Amino acid sequence: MLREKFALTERGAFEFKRGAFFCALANLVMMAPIGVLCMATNDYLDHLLDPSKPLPALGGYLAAIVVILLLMLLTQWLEYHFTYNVVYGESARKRIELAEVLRRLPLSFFGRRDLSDLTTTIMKDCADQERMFSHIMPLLFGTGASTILISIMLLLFNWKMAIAALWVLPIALLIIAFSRKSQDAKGQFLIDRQLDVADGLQEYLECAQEITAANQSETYLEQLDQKIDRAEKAQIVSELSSAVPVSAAQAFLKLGIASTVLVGALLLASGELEFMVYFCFLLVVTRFYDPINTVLEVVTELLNLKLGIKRMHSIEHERPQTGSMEFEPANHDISFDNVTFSYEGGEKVLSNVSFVAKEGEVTALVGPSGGGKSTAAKLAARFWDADDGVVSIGGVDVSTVDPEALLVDFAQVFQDVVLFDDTIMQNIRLGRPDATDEEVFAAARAANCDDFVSRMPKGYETRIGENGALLSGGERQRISIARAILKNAPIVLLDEATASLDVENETKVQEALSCLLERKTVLVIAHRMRTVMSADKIVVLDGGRVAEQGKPSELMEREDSLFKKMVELQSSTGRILN
Ligand SMILES: Nc1ncnc2c1ncn2[C@@H]1O[C@H](COP(=O)(O)OP(=O)(O)OP(=O)(O)O)[C@@H](O)[C@H]1O
Repeated sequence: MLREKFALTERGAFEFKRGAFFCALANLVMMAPIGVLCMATNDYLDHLLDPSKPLPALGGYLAAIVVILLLMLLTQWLEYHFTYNVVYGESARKRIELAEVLRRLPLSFFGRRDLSDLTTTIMKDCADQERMFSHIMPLLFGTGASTILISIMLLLFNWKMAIAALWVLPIALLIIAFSRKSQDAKGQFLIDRQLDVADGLQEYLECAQEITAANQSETYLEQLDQKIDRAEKAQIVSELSSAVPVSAAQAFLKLGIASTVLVGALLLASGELEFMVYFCFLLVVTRFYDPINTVLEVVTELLNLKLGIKRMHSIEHERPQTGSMEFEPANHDISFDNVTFSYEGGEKVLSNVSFVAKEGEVTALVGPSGGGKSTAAKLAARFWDADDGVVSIGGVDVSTVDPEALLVDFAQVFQDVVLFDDTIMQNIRLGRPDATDEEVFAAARAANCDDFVSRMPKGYETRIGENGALLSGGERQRISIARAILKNAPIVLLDEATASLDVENETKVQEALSCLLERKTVLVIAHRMRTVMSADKIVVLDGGRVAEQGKPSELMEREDSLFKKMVELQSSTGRILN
């Protein structure tokens, strides 16, 4: 329960309980000197009032004080160790746990949540949670437990004086409880404004070139300034909304000392209370409120933690894409059977799409922009699950297969090439991490990477910057093709694979691709009809429906063929070059 409520890892929850226990113990031991002091004073007063009574033995009290001091040191050390030292590491564990969850989520989730929001949860919320559970939560729980115990002891000792000291507690807690709703709302508002700033900054950094080229830097920075101002104001409002009730509650607690003094004096005057009991209560109230005051000071952070935990839960409670790790299809025919799909409950992007892409053949998906070609290719690799109908490979419904097991059989070259800020060698090797250097070189040669790599200062060991920023579009695409060649998977998805290449390079890469594609199931998405004329099968997707399918020659023979119209249109606009 604790684990779920505070989004802790299993180990984090265990260590937190241990930390809270030692914190309560340390608080209780802190009260022990007051007990010894009361007893010593009582014995001395007895001796002063009645000299016939013996002077109390100093040694015994000194020994008790020494033992208590040692106990205090020990419990303080244990509290420190089991909270500050041990709980650290929770953020690392939590980040790994969240990353594991993210790994299993469908891509639709990443479409819904923006990147800064996820980064903030994984970096900031996890760090805040760790800090709270190392510094504050054990203190809070420990103080709660020790306060309850001490309150019970006080009530048993003298209930009237106990009530005089304790009545302020529930009222202080009520003040905080009543202000919670408003604090929650202000805290959420602050987080939203901070996310706006993070989003704006990220967008500016990512699009700096485009913004400068459009001469929009000043306008953009002004907007960013406004976002920062709004976040600052939200911060002030949020802090005020928590500082006011916290200060009121703390001030209220001070009344407890006054009421103890007053009620004690009245009871003393009426002879209902012994002086020593009064004296002990006065000593207790000087210490009793200190931990509670400390807890009140950190109550705002507690509310922020609640918001952070809510965001972690929103990731953890997402439904992961699961499936069997065993994927042994009879062959690698990709079959779409009446598949209907929409992104996040939006409009239908694919409606009753049926076609088969056979193993050993090249199947080209063509059609007007927005027709659903990329979506269909991504459904085959289970980037998303179909709303209706079945996508299967070799007779196995892909929605029953674990995405990672499924993707072992896929090599992809998409329009948006993703490269890492690493060497060319490592970027290619991503296709098959256990490939030898020789295999990487061979794949690079086949994808026609050799010429540009040889011009690089460190050849294959050259780092290529974030997402290959130091390379041209064509070079980046060739690296991605080399990666696919190296992977040598039975199914190949090509989405405008040669779009960024000039004619000379395109011809060379087409040659490389043709050896990659031999005997594979190939699904090609292309806008340029020239690149798909040699395909075995054409599937024309228009408005999310299969408008027609067949061999290119068959479709070219039909009078009303959309494919034929597209070919003719591109010929007349000169886009078909040969
Ligand atoms: N991640 C997404 N979230 C929501 N809608 C999307 C997403 N990706 C694509 N779409 C929408 O789905 C429809 C089909 O897009 P898709 O990219 O599959 O078409 P396409 O035929 O490949 O287009 P193009 O030829 O222009 O690349 C479009 O209307 C597009 O706006």
